[in-house]
Amino acid sequence: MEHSSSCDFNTAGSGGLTKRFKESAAGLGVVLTDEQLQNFQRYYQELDLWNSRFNLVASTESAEEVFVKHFLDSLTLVPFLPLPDGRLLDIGTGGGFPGIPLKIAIPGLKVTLLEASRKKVSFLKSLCRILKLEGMSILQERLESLLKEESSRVCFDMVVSRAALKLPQYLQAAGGLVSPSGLIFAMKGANYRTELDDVSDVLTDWNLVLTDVHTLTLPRGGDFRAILIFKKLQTHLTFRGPAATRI
Ligand SMILES: C[S@@+](CC[C@H](N)C(=O)[O-])C[C@H]1O[C@@H](n2cnc3c(N)ncnc32)[C@H](O)[C@@H]1O
Repeated sequence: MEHSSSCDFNTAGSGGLTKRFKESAAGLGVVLTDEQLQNFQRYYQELDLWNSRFNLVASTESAEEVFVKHFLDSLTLVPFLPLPDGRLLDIGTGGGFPGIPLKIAIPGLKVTLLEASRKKVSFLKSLCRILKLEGMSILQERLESLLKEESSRVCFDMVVSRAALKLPQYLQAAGGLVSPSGLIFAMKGANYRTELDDVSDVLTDWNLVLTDVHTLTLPRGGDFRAILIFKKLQTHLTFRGPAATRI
């Protein structure tokens, strides 16, 4: 991670990183207030401070790259989240992506961050205290053990994850954690069609359907992004004739 010397956060002129970030977010349909922008600046400063020890983002990334590849990329989900006060789970959040930018942008979300690494969880807890983010739950746990807990079953309205699991494994896990009618978001790159080839069994197992694919290119020469949205269908009780059959 390149350090803050290249990061002119407070520059009011057209070159200011904050201004460019605000404009790029608005281009995605995400309008950020000054307070939210300050939270992103503070988030960057904390990443910069902790990164050398905890490996939260690539050490070669400039401030601009962190704002585009991590903050903006996370915000690409905002227009598609249906419930501003819903329960959202981020699996394998690492340095908080995409869960923390989503929480900053939509403060009413009830966000659960799942992360196996104790070091990364201590960063996340410190960050949430500093940013005064409320309604956060940070679990230092492996996904495999969360899946064994009855209380975590079907209790999230939205499940998100970036760069933590392959698509079939992600859907297998998220299918058991998302509520009926809930949504699962996968953030994928240019090879998303190939990854979709391997998911038909898991879609059937969990009653999931792929409802939307949104593609975009991140600003300033950023990466291609495909946002895949899966919906868990409601299971209905169907009664057929006098000898009622439950399906
Ligand atoms: C490549 S990083 C991605 C982090 C973040 N989502 C991002 O996009 O920058 C993957 C993260 O998932 C975590 N992880 C991997 N497998 C996991 C599991 N089974 N349960 C919980 N966390 C896991 C790792 O500790 C790591 O922090």
